Amino acid sequence: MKLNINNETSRLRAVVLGTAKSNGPAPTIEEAYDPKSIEHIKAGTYPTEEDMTAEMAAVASVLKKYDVKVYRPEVISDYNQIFARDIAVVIEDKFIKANILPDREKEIKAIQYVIDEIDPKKVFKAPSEDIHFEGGDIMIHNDYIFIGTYKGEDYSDCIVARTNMKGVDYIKGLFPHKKVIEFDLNKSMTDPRSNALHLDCCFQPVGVNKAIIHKEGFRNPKDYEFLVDLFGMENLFHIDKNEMYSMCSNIFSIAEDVVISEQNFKRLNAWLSKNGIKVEEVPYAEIAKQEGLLRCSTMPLIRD
Ligand SMILES: NC(=[NH2+])NCCC[C@H](N)C(=O)O
Repeated sequence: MKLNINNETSRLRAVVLGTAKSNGPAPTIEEAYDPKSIEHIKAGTYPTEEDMTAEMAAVASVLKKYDVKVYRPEVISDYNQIFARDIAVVIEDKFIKANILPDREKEIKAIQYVIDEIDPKKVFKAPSEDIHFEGGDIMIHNDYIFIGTYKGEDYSDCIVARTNMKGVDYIKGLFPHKKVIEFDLNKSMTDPRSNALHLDCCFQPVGVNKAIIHKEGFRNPKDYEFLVDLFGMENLFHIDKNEMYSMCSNIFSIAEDVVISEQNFKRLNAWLSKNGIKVEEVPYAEIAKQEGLLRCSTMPLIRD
C-alpha cells in the first residue's frame, strides 16, 4: 500500500475506522482519561456498546457509498478501540506510530495487519518513551503541519495533555521541508467545556480554504491570531464552548466538498451546506460522550 496524505480534505481513498465492539463495561472514574467520560460515568449515561456500534456502522456505510476502502481494527476483548486517529499519524507516505497515553497502548497491535501492507522503510516509531504525541493533535495542511501541545508546567500530571514539545520536535525532524507550527492548548481535567483534549477538538480545516475554530481552546492568543491570518476571518466558522463540548470541530472530510457530520450540528451543517459542502449526517452523539467524534475515530491512509 502506498500511503498519501497531504491535507485534511482531499478525496479520501483508504481509512482505518475504529470499532466499538467489545468496548468493555463502563470504566470507573479512576480508569477514565477525559472529563466528559467522567461526567457521563457519574450521571449513569455512559454510552453502551450497542448504541456506539450502530453509530459507527452508519459511518462505515457512508464511507462505502463513496467507495472508500475501510480497514477496521482486530477486536481486543473489553478494550476501547473507537478512536483510531490517535494511535498513529500518516503524513505524506510515512506511517508514524504514536507514543500514546499508556492506557491506550494496546490499540496499535490491532492494526498490525494494516501496517504489514506498508513498506517497512516508511514506518516510524519515536526512539524514546518521553516523546509524546497522539494523532488527534497532528494535522497536515499542505506546506504546514499543525500540532496541538500543552506548555503548562503541570504537563506530566495532566492526562488530557497528550503531545509534548519533544513530540513536536520529533515530527519536525521527520519533515524538515514542512513548516511545523505548534499550538498551546487549554486543558482541564474537570471541565470538558474548557478542555481542548486534542487540536482536533478545537480546530479543523474543511473545504478548500475554510476551517472550524474555537478561539478559547488556545492558551496563547497569538496562536489563534496566526490561524486567523492564515485562513482569513471570513473563512473561519467560530464555535462556542458548548459547541466544542459537542465536538463540532471534529467532523470528517471525505473530499473538499463532502463531509461526514453529526446530525444535531444544525448551525455548523447549515454553514457547510451554504458553502457548497455536501453534509452526510450520521448519529454520533453517544460516541461524543467520550470526548471524541468523527475525526477522532478515523485514520486516513490514502487521499488523492
Ligand atoms: N483525536 C481525538 N480527539 N481523540 C479523542 C480521544 C478521546 C478519548 N476519550 C481519550 O481521552 O483518549
